[in-house]
Amino acid sequence: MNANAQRWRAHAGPADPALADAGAASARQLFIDKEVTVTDTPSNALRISDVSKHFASEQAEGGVLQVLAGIDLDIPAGRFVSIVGASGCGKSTLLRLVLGLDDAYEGEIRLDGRRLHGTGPERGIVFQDHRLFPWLTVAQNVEVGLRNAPLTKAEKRELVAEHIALVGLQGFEASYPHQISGGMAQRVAIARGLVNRPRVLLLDEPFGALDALTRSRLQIELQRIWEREGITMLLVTHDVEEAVFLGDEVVVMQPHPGRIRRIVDVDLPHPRNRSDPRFIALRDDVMSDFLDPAVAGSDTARAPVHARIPLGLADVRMAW
Ligand SMILES: Nc1ncnc2c1ncn2[C@@H]1O[C@H](COP(=O)(O)OP(=O)(O)OP(=O)(O)O)[C@@H](O)[C@H]1O
Repeated sequence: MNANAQRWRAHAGPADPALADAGAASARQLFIDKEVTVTDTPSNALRISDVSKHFASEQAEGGVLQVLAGIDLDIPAGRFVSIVGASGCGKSTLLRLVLGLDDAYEGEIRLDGRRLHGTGPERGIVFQDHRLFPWLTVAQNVEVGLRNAPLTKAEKRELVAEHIALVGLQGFEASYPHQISGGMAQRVAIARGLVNRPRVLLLDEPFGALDALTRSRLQIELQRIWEREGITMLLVTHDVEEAVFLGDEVVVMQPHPGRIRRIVDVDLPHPRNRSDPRFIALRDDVMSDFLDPAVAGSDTARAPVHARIPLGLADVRMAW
């Protein structure tokens, strides 16, 4: 990899800390989002402090709907954090705030000590629907993630090829989205989210639209990528088993307004064995929260999400 591409990697948070040191000064100068201000010493963490969010809403009392209340999360670099909670408890809203799509909130969000405003290349996103451009090939869709990167065409090609390999899609570079499966399209979306080498990858129900087998394969793939790349990951999911399979910790939210009920540490080595009694116990522990109406919520417009309920009702499927 040439010097410019190395510097780009260094900017965004390289797997190799030596690259970060080598490129840090120029990276800050070149790539730090102009809207990001350094007001703190770097802490190598995503820090969400006392974040609350309100929306104007005609349906809400007083015309204002509080969606998030006092969210505090301190996420060390390289950690995998899963967020679960009933539909409507504000999970996607929280991700949007971290991504910088919406700056109208109370509290603050910092990354490596820098207060975040607006979007920036140090944060990548993968949505439930892959959002690929149908008129672009797999390689071109991944390259979209580098659209603002000050790299040459050849450097971009190099990074794109590297990330297509990372998600196991060599040979499909020239395919169009309609020529690949849903699981492959989601791999492309992951490659696009990672191609900038972000410090944090935000994942909003990334496997929610996939069949169970593909979903389980991609969970294993994502875990492998996370271990290899060492990127902080913040995953929103309705699937408690997925949350426990991937997360170092599982944040359980409850609605009205959305807040953190508790954080469960998943102190099991990766890759996790879903039939390990300790895994099952943790999964069931998190699931048991959803038997509490305060967590399950009463949103009538709920998405049809499912989970297995423990307490002798194994495999009973409940929508919340
Ligand atoms: N732009 C908006 N204006 C008004 N209300 C909004 C807006 N965006 C979201 N909301 C409301 O905020 C609440 C939280 O929505 P959000 O999508 O963050 O929940 P969620 O936990 O991600 O739900 P799901 O699991 O179904 O995706 C919902 O009641 C939603 O209707």
